[in-house]
Amino acid sequence: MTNTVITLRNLTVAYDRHPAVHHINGSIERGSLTAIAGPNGAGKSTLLKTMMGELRPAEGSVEHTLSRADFGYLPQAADINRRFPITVLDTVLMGAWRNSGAFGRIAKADIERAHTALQTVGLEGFEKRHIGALSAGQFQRVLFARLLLQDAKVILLDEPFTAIDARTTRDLIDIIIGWHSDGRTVIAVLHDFDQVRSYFPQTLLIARELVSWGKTEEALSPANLLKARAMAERWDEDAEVCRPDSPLTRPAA
Ligand SMILES: Nc1ncnc2c1ncn2[C@@H]1O[C@H](COP(=O)(O)OP(=O)(O)OP(=O)(O)O)[C@@H](O)[C@H]1O
Repeated sequence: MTNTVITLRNLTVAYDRHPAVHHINGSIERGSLTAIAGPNGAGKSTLLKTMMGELRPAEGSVEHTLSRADFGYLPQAADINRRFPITVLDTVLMGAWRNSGAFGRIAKADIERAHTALQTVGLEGFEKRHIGALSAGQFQRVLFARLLLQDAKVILLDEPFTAIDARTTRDLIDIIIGWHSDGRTVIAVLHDFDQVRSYFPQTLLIARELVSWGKTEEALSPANLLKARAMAERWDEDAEVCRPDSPLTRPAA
């Protein structure tokens, strides 16, 4: 059995022919806990979405050893429409689609699991509340409950603690640590280097190109952080790097 869940080979991802991530090589080991770190605009979210299969490479490839159903994904809060008229319980139950199918009957066992997941994230009693009537931290707890229900083998989190208070962050970090102890693979885009150093054994430091990838202490060495900052200062947002005949990044089908 291979020990790798995601392999990036010479991966380049572009928007309108402007590459946001260039020529990344490396792999995510099964059961690892990895932070993706780097300056604003470094391509962290782009890389995560491409690992998830939401964006297609302009060049190179992303290889998965598991099926898409084994992946759970938490998008950035800003990418989620909370005006959609749905309750907390139904949002969590969306994590059970693998059991029920998109339009199938929800099993009683899944409803019980959804209640347990809500208890785990500290939201017992919020089941009937509309998601638009939650605080940012409460909503993030709901999304973690959905991931708990989904029971995915690989979990990708895009800035899970942005605009979240210290207590909620601590509770959600405990859930991430629990996933790691269960042998799941977790990859999270993070801004806070203290959190990365405290809880994430592996780090991928990116500044459009790969700066470092490995044990967190080495990946976030002062020299690597300086290099990332220097690379960020040299970015030209309008650089035309891809040839007009190169394949463009487009949403995955
Ligand atoms: N949908 C899009 N269309 C065009 N350009 C995009 C799109 N999404 C991101 N970009 C550009 O790609 C580059 C990388 O963006 P990305 O969001 O991946 O960076 P990031 O490291 O996650 O940034 P941040 O830390 O600010 O969230 C940026 O220059 C951004 O403007």
